[in-house]
Amino acid sequence: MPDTIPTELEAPPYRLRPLCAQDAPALHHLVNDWEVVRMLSRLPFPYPRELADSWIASTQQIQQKGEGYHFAILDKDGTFMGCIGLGLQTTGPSARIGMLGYWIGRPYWGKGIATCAAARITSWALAHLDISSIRANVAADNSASARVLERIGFQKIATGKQVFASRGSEQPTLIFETTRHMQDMRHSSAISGTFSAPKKLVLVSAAALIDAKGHILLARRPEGKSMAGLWEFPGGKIEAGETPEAALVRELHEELGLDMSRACLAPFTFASHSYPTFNLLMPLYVCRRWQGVPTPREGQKLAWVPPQDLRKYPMPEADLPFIPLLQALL
Ligand SMILES: Nc1nc2c([nH]c(=O)n2[C@H]2C[C@H](O)[C@@H](COP(=O)(O)OP(=O)(O)OP(=O)(O)O)O2)c(=O)[nH]1
Ligand SMILES: [Mg+2]
Repeated sequence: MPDTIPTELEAPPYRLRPLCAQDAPALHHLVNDWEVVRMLSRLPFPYPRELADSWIASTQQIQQKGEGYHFAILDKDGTFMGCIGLGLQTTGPSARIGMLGYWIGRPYWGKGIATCAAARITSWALAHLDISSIRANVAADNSASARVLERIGFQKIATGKQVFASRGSEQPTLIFETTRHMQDMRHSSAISGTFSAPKKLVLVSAAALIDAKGHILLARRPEGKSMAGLWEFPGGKIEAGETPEAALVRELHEELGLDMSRACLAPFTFASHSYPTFNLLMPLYVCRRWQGVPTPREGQKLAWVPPQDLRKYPMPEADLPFIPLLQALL
């Protein structure tokens, strides 16, 4: 579930807001157009007016259940221009992916509206929903839509086939995907500037675990996470209502199977760092007493590192100021 159900997402110069019953006439007017409907797999043509009402009502139920989020795409004066939605699909015991779909009314084509809205939903969904990848199926002859996805960092991963209700036949499709990692990479590169959203503050609690030899435990971030492959101080994001100490006790248990008391965490320093897509505020605690043997529970690699060797391990940028401070401590 997201932190909060969005009431509205800014996608300057446009706005995205959950569909409401009042959108039905404008939605029907724009979608009941062969050039629009023929690219959408589930919609019939002609598109009956009542279907607009029942579709909008169903999106509200889907959103309440946390199974998907559907938005009207509005101009700055509130004009309805199209729809965009993200459905959540379960792919494994605890794995879910987002399925992205959108359409723009014909009078509004060629203005980059779909690109803008799809970029906004993608960044919102990866930041707020419990998913690490988003897919989109596109009719093979929908080159405009394929270009939208490529522009915002999706890659074609497969071809498929799907029945298109509008065309009354099975059509070849292209399957596109993006992951949090691909979006991280894209946002870190210079070309990302055009779609940058306001940065959010991410609170993370981390620990320098120090053993009897004065070595420090580093963990290598596993594939699939942002900054995969970099060596970090174990820890993680502080959840709503948690203290930094409670978050760290929880994270060290979840990630390493360790048990410790909050009293064993000594505040040491903090990192305040602006990443391309978020601002990080991260207290670092020093800890010398715990129960258990650190065991990687999330596929991460572990290393006990003598302080003088810390620079040999590539770390997230935010951590670099910790190195001289830890070397001075030890
Ligand atoms: N734990 C940790 N995170 C760091 C360090 N340096 C640094 O920039 N970060 C960033 C990486 C991430 O953007 C964020 C922490 O995220 P995380 O992936 O550890 O969060 P988490 O354990 O809660 O994992 P998840 O549930 O979000 O997958 O802080 C560090 O030394 N330790
Ligand atoms: Mg973590």
